[in-house]
Amino acid sequence: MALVMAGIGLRRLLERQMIKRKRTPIEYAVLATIGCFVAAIIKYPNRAILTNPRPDLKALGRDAPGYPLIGNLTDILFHREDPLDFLHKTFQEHGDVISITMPLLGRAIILNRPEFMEHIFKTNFDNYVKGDMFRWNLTDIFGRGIFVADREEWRFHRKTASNIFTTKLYRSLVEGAFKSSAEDFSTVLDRAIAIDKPVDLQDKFLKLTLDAFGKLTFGLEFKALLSEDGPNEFGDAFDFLNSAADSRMANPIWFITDRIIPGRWKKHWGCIGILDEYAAKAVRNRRAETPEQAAARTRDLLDHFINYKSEDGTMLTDRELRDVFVNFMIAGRDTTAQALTWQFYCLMANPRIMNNILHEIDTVLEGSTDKITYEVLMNELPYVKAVFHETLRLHTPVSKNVKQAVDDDILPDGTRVYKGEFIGYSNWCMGRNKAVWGIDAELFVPERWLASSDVPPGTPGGSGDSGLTANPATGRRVSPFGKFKPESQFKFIAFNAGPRLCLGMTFAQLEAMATTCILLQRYQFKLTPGHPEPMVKGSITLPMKEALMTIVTKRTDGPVRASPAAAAVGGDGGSVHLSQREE
Ligand code: HEM
Repeated sequence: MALVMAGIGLRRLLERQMIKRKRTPIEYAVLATIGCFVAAIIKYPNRAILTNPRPDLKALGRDAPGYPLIGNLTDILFHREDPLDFLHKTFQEHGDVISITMPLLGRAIILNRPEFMEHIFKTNFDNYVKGDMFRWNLTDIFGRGIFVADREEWRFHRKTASNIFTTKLYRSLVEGAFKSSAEDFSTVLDRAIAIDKPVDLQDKFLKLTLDAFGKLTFGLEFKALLSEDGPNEFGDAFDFLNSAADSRMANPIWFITDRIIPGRWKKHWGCIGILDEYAAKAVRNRRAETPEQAAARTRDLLDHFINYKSEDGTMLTDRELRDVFVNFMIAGRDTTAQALTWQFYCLMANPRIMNNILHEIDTVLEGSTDKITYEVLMNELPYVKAVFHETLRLHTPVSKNVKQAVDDDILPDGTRVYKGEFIGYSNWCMGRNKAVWGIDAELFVPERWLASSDVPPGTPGGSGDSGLTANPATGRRVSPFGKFKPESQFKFIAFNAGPRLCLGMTFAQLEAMATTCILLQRYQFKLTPGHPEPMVKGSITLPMKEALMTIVTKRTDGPVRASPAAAAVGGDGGSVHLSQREE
């Protein structure tokens, strides 16, 4: 209708003009272009070009749903420095289902409630895929690896990789690799203490997980941690590509802008070249191994993929192995390092919680690293586990995500989704949603992850006591903090949920908890005076924008500290908002 009216108007205008004089072809072309433009504005008055009207959906951020032809492009560009805060405020203002339109990308419906997550992650899992747009944005970095794969391709990656994540592996990781990387970390901290120098914990945790993950899964010795401030070309290339991947999601013409910005395209491909080289090295080393060398070490992720044979006997090519390498390095390195970084920040900013975690570690482990085993980490340190989960609730390393609808669908609240539309969600925003987590959703309260203690308060080992009771089954001292209380996957989506639940969830938890226990047994951590509240840097994961500068000293108070601070189980107990931390 709009097009017809604009056409009639344009024709009348041209007829009137033609009476005066004859127009040149260029003038006709200009007039036709203006006409089409006006018609398009009339047709798409408040949404991106080529999107369908959806009066049933709430708009993003203001009363008008968007601008003509560009929809919400300006909202996204304007908030590219603080997209998570912006989205969080928008949800608070407009409810838990909002919608945006973007030119060339189309419409995204962004959801913020567990029942929606259950629907897209499980109930109608097959209808929500990564999709072609996601792959088009990320294929030069991720190749055809698990993160961009759908359907059969995804099933293959998932099945092959699942084989390595066994309890046997976890036991050996805790006893060996995780403890030995914490020893390297201690060496670095001792050096800093000796010269009285603050440490950037973010940088060190990234190096720790790079070393551990590179060695454990691909047999690569990065030695990034011990080389201290030396060049870290792999880490730098990774960081650059993570940011590039993130900015593409909000920039529908990245393939033009990336080529125009001086030096960017070259740097992009230079970084991809570095990743390719490391992957090739890992594969080359492995192919050159003798059977005796192979037998002398534990089977790792690369072994599973390199030895894989399809039914017709085909094996993976070097290019396919490269994609496995890149996808798993991104999954395993940055996420756990960032979880540890945010966790140490939260502990340093909340002395009451720091005191409680030290109390539990000292009580259960009695100052010994030998007592850190798979079983103890999984079952006997509920407060350490609660601190890790609470960190992920508020500072989830995978903070936002998108899926595409294969077919029309109806969400649990009756909202319609049409084929090709995108579904967005933010783990970061849902972790702060008061309707989901209660009025203290924005506070750091590990106690929300604890069930009441079995031990009545006041008895030895109960909360409020120094915890000297032994568990009759194990002979070990019990934590005074009761039991860890897990949440539903669809409420706590830091690790995704349903069939695509993070494969490294237990791996990450054990690595983070073992590292935390060993470091807190030995050192005291304090933010440097006047340290600002950390900001988030744009990336597909959640790095801090600036370094986490920390003063580290050796612990002098020894194991088994004073009683836990008030409200060990349940309640706020004096937790501070992250922006009002105790100095
Ligand atoms: C705190 C640390 C971690 C967090 C918060 C985390 C979170 C996530 C999330 C949200 C996803 C879904 C991503 C998507 O579909 O786009 C995911 C997938 C995945 N993660 Fe993790 N992850 C962590 C650590 C790890 C580690 C250490 C490994 C490997 C050892 C790992 C391996 C994977 C893999 C292979 C997938 C793809 C699963 C699939 O698509 O079937 N993750 N992770």
